[in-house]
Amino acid sequence: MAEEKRKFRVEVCFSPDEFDLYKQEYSVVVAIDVLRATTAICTAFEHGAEKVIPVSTVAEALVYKNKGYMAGAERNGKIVEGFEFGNSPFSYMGEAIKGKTLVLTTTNGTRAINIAAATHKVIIGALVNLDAVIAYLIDQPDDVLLLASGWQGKFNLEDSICAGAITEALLESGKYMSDEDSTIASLFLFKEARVNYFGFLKASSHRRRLRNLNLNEDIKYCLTPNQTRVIPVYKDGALVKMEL
Ligand SMILES: O=C(O)[C@H](CS(=O)(=O)O)OP(=O)(O)O
Repeated sequence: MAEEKRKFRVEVCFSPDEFDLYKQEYSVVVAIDVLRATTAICTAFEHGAEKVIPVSTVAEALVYKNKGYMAGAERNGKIVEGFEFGNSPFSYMGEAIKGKTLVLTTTNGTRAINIAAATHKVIIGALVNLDAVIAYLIDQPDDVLLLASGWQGKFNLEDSICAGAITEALLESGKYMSDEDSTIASLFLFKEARVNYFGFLKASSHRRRLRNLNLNEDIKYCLTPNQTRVIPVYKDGALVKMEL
């Protein structure tokens, strides 16, 4: 009798601060920061960036900047003084980006990427590359942890919804299973939000924070799914475009 194939596991971790609790059980991590780091990173690759080096501190970004790298730094939604750009996906479009190695530090997203990349294979997920990430994970199934970047260690809605969207498709593929509460919760949130992410997230803390900084256009862009097929992957200290 043919041996039944095992199903792979998918689980959601709601904050990088909880990563240690989950990491033993998974081989691949999808780092998600819809507002706005992972959206900006996908956008940079869509516009021809060669590499993105995610660094956790402004001091590290400054070292690269002083060496002549294009470096972006953002804290609490604002561009850090001394840098020309921060976290807006609109800064990562156009000719200036083509062929460049960029350096980026952000409040939540680059921190989550670096925490996971210290021990795991990391790919970058956002709503803008949602279907590409789903297709990759279905094609190359593995035990996968969806890591929400959250906000300063706390839960956030938009990353959890994105994780729910990925989870639903993976479970429907028949190749994955999950009976974890975090996964079920993200699925519930996604099912509520899917008809109108923008409306659903109206009251969210992150959206409110960015709206107060007049970043409504950024929010709309970040919440518009499937604008690229690019999947950035962490390799030797930098994110590069995955060759499929
Ligand atoms: O600029 C962003 O989108 C956020 C800043 S904050 O957390 O809303 O203050 O940073 P990110 O690392 O992209 O979550």
